[in-house]
Amino acid sequence: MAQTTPNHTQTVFGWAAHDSSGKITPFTFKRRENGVDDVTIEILYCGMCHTDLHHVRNDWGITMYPVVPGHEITGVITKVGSNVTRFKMGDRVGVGCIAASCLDCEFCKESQENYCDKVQFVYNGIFWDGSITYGGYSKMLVAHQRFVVHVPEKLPMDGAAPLLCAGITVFCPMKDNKMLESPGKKLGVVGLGGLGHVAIKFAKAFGLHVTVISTSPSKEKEAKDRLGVDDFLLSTNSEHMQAARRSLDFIIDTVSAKHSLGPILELLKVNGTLVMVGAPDKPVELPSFPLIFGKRVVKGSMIGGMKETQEMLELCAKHNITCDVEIVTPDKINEAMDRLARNDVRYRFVIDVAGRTPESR
Ligand SMILES: NC(=O)c1ccc[n+]([C@@H]2O[C@H](COP(=O)([O-])OP(=O)(O)OC[C@H]3O[C@@H](n4cnc5c(N)ncnc54)[C@H](O)[C@@H]3O)[C@@H](O)[C@H]2O)c1
Ligand SMILES: [Zn+2]
Ligand SMILES: [Zn+2]
Repeated sequence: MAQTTPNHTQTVFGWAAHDSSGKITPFTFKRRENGVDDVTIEILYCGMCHTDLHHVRNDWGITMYPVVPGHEITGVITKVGSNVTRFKMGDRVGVGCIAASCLDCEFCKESQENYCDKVQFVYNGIFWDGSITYGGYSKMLVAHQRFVVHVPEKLPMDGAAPLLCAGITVFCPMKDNKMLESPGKKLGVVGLGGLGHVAIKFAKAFGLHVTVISTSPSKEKEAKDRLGVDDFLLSTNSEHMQAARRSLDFIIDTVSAKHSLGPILELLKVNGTLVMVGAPDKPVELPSFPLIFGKRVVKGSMIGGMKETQEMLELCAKHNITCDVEIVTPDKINEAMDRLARNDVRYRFVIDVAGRTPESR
């Protein structure tokens, strides 16, 4: 059913899933008029996050169909509201996961909108006017200026798109836990997909030693040659895992499926920290012994605030950090989703929404 909210008068072309089969088909819907605090964005590229896959298949049981996924959006401003001062027509911008927050709580006041109790997401959320939000698998977006960032000139719009979710999701815990000011310290990255590969890029830019912990032996060579990973541990090889006990200072766990944290925690030094950013639909196993024997910490982190998102993009421009992307045309979204489900991605699919990439024309 398409949007029925009264001021939603703009017809937009996009792609939606309609049930838990997750099959995505062309979908025409309405967006709100551009309000005084809004900008309208012609979407150029949209990354395909594993969260999109969780949503289209209703893994978390929260999907409101039809769902237009997509929260790694880059595009160009085509309209600005009268209160908008930070943006002008033609600006290169990005939109991530957040569509709205209360703007008034302690978290919003510190630009930690991601932790606002009233946060609403760019898709499968409920906007201030009561409408269900539709994401970036679409030609055009109307966004409140607060939730839009500038994409620095140095960053390509396709390679920058996944930074809006994958990038900020790993950047924030790395910053919070002082990983970016600890050159020489050892970071483990569990799961080498969209989030994992950006974590490696930040880590290498800030001088960390990086170990990938993966179930896929086929990823080792590429991880070392292409991403400069220092060590690669096959989590299914218990001898290797045993030999690496107590060797890591930090771990970022990006795994999208249920798994046990026990063997992974053993890799941490005493006092080491594991940050969980992956969001499996079933609880992960968290045995107490590796926790208590090593005084280890397990914590979570969700995306990032708007100020930090802008800061992250500037840092990426400075350190030449962009995502390794495989561009897909909209008619190949289902194929890409299937490959994402099979962990067959190096390292992020990005939809060429506007048909700007020469080979997709
Ligand atoms: N915390 C946040 O704010 C946040 C933001 C974005 C995504 N996420 C979540 O993070 C997870 C990863 O997202 P992504 O886009 O990087 O996904 P992805 O599919 O690109 O990468 C996931 C990686 O996990 C690995 N993996 C899958 N099942 C595994 C298993 N059983 N054991 C070991 N490894 C396994 C895959 O090989 C893959 O490399 C998803 O659950 C997503 O919803 C969380
Ligand atoms: Zn995401
Ligand atoms: Zn708030």
